[in-house]
Amino acid sequence: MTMSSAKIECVLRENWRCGESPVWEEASNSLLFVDIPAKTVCRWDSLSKQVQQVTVDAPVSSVALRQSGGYVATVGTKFCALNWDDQSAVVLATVDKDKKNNRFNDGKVDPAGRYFAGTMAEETAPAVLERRQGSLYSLFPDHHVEKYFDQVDISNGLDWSLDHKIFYYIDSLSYSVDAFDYDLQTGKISNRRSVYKLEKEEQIPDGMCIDVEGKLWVACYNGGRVIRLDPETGKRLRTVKLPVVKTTSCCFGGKDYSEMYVTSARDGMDPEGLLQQPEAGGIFKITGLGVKGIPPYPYAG
Ligand SMILES: O=C(O)[C@H](O)[C@@H](O)[C@H](O)[C@H](O)CO
Ligand SMILES: [Zn+2]
Repeated sequence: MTMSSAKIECVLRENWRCGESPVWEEASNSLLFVDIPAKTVCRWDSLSKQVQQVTVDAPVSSVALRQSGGYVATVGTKFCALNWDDQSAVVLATVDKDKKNNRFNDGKVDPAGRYFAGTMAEETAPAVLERRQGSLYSLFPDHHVEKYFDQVDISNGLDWSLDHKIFYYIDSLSYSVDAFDYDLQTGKISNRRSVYKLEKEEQIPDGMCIDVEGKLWVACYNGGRVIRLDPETGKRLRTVKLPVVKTTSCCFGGKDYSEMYVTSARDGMDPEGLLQQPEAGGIFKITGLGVKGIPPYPYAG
């Protein structure tokens, strides 16, 4: 079998501090993403190449589409509704009220419209933080929150299998991609197991997305790559290297979801690293992968 050759292009070089949570919005031909420490949600129009930004009052770690219009985002320890036109964020629910040093990290909406997101202790440096302070939650369409488990180090990438029967999840400092049985009706998860253990040079697993063949793409923080995994065999199928080491997350987008977008970070890099990697913190587009992705699910509440 021959692998199609991928082409990588830095489409946005505004050098975000920690780009994360890329989401394709088909209706506007745009890529949404966040810059966590800058407290900004960004929307890059792929046709005009213009970026719009909304700044919120706390670190914003993920953004998602909302069925009724606008967006939802995880801001600090709050699930918020984001109105792009008047730049307002309305709190829908708050978590971890007893953990003042916590914030949300990665989040994504499930196929039934629930917004899943996990928390972590705030870092003093990348991957340096008080351990086991995080939990995984979801915000249901009626705005109630369910908690799945605690003891999480860095709650990160998540997605669902194409048949909606498996939930894939990454706690970064476990260096593992895990799977749970998923009950789409109730939103319950069970039977946690590991489907892939990262190799040393792959570094820290961060954001993740699924493709139309049911294979997982994981961005490797400090690894400068995205890897494609077969969750059924536990084998890595492909490695695509990027010109920056702090690759944070990935999603499919563009025409028919045939392009992959990868976010990256510059926070935590020393001056020498920044000189060697001028595109650190940029947004990358990968074409020619030969496999497509699926549209993001919108929050149903
Ligand atoms: O974007 C995230 O998921 C975290 O908020 C980041 O800080 C890094 O990815 C983390 O440091 C890697 O372990
Ligand atoms: Zn992440």
